[in-house]
Parts: sequence; structure tokens; C-alpha cells
Amino acid sequence: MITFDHVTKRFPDGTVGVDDLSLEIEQGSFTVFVGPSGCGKTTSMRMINRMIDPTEGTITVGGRDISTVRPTELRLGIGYVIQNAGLMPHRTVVDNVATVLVLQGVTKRKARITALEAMERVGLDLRMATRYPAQLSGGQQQRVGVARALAADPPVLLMDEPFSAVDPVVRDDLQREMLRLQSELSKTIVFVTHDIDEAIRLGDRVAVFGTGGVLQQLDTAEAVLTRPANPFVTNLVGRDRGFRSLSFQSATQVPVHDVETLPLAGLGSAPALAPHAWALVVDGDRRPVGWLNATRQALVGERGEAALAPLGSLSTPSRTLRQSLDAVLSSPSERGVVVDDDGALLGVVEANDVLAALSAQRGSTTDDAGVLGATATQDALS
Ligand SMILES: Nc1ncnc2c1ncn2[C@@H]1O[C@H](COP(=O)(O)OP(=O)(O)OP(=O)(O)O)[C@@H](O)[C@H]1O
Repeated sequence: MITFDHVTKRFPDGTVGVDDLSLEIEQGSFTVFVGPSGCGKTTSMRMINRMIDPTEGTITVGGRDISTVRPTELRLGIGYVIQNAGLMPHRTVVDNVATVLVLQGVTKRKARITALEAMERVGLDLRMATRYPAQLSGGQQQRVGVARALAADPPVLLMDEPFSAVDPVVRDDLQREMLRLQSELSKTIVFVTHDIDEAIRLGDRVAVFGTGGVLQQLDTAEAVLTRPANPFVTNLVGRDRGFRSLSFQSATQVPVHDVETLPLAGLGSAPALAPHAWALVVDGDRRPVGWLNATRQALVGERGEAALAPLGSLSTPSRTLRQSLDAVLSSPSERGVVVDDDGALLGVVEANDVLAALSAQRGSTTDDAGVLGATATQDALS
């Protein structure tokens, strides 16, 4: 557990970076510090590994007041990942990852073996090991940064805007990877971002910081979205919070309907579709490939598979209402495709059923009706 007890940081020029911060970070939790630029997120994080010392108050890590622990000793148990990875350009990837272990006195050979394991854990191709950082993409460099922080197996991981310099697709991958890693490793993670969507996706707990380094709300991601503590938080989570809150609502009650399918093999000899009908084309493993209607079917002879309309986003059995609704909205047939964990077709969901499930859940959470219900429905439909 990491505890901030009435912690204030006043810089020599008088700027108050963090103002009277008290919060507890549970062991094994994923806590995200979020807020606009200059509100004290990074300063708060850097006080945990003593890159910055507080002016007032006490921070404890694992029950120890860290002002009594030498920074070098403290940092052995705290991994640190920063934006742009901060890799050493003249060292190979594997040696970058092995850095902390070597500093700890592990032999170079052993450190490299552990570094390769850490690379595998974060999904890096081991052929990258002998490359230099400049020979990697931005996303790969970030993975190296995470591998380096994890290599020495520290119980605590600090991550300061680690994914903010990569494009949205790579960012999505890295976020997914982080959630997978956390489910396997159960580290105590403190993650700084100014992106509320990233905070909500990753955090078990979200700490919203405001102007002058004042903590505005510390809560679950769902509570920050659905019960913002004050106008500052309401403004930060934004207009789309009703839509975002669908991410926390299960769609397992939404019925999955059967859908007409056509096999990809022999597409050209399929019976003609009725004028307004859509059929889902599946491969030999029943994995959906695309949608077909009569107009597109007429083009199959000429274009083959390229005549199919894209599937839209796919929904899965453990889906949320947001995922279900997105599948419906992004599908040309207005029915969202549901697949199992292997990608095989389970059926389709329909918009009316998604909205009915939303209404039913609104009825069962009367306290939250204003936000979860009306706002969500309006946002979803607008
Ligand atoms: N060394 C310093 N000297 C003076 N003021 C500082 C110093 N470091 C940070 N600050 C100020 O403290 C406040 C908090 O800064 P901090 O970097 O913690 O904010 P942040 O929320 O992480 O912002 P960003 O998202 O832009 O990184 C800001 O007003 C900043 O200008």
C-alpha cells in the first residue's frame, strides 16, 4: 500500500505543485492520476520514488515512511516508465531491458536471460533484442520501456504518460497489453495521463486532480463517470459520459439472434438474396468475413470477396452495452456481430434489444437513473 498523508509540494519559486494530498493506493491496484496539464499528477507520482521530496506531509510505501529510505534503495522496488520510453540509444534493446538488473549486481548473462523473458512478457519479438532503440517503432519502444521496468520484478510500477506519444491504434494495443499484464502480475501500478478515456479504461481507481494540485475525486472509474464529485470533474469527464458509462454495463442480457449465413467457399453459387436482406458470410471455421446484400451479391462474380461489406466492430460474450451498441452502429446491416473467444460466429444483436437492456438496468439502479439512464440513451442515439 502507498499512502499520501497531507502531502504538499511547494517549489522554490513558490508554485504549489501538489496541495494537501491524502490518498491511499491499495496493493495490487491500478490507480490512474488524471487531470489537465499542470495539476500536479507528475509531481505526485515522482514523490513516490523520491525524485521529488514533499515540502510537508508523509508518504509511506509498504508501511515505511519513504523519507527515511535512501532513494536508490527505494527505487529498487519501484519500476518507472516514461513517455517516449527514455531508452539509452547506444545500447541494444536487450541491454536496455537488463539495465536495472545489472545495476543490482546480477551478472550480465543472467540479466540478459531475464531481460529476454521480460521482453516476451510484454509481447516483443525476441528478434528485436539485438536492435538499437532507433530501429524500433514508437509502440515497440514503449513496450521495451515497460519490459525494462518489469525486468527486476518490482512490486510497484510508476507510469508517466507512457502511451501519449503513440498513434491511437498502437495506443489501444498497449492499453490492452497493460490490462493483460496487470491481470497476470498484480503489481501496484500508478499511471499518469491527461486522457480521461485512458484513465477509465485502465484504472481500478481514478484520482482526478484539479488546478493547484488539489485532489478532486478518488473513486472507481465507474463512479467518476456516473457520479462526478463536482463541476470540475463533470467538465473533465465531458458530455459523452453517458455513452462512456455503457462500458460498465453488462450486455449479457441482450439476446443473441440467429442470422442467415453464406459460406465464403462457393460464394459465387449462393442462392440470390431477397432485395433488402443481409447475410453474413463466414469462413470454414465459422468466422465472419463480411456482410452481403443483393446489390453486393451482384458484384461477387467480378470482385469476389472484395464485394463484401465490412463487418463493423465485433462483440464478444463477456460484452458491455457499449461494445454491443458499437457493433450495431458500425454494422451495415444494423445488426451487431457477436463472436466467441476464438472469433467464431455466435449470432447478432439488435439496437432495440440493447436499448431495452439499458432501460432495464436503469430501472434496477434508480440512484443513478439520471446519468446512467436518460443521458446514456440520449448520447447513444444522438
Ligand atoms: N521544478 C519546478 N519548479 C517550479 N514549478 C514546478 C516545477 N515542477 C513542476 N512545477 C509546477 O507544478 C505544477 C504541477 O506540475 P506537474 O508537472 O506535476 O503537473 P502535471 O499535472 O503532471 O502536468 P502535465 O500533464 O503537463 O505533465 C505546475 O504548475 C508546474 O508548472
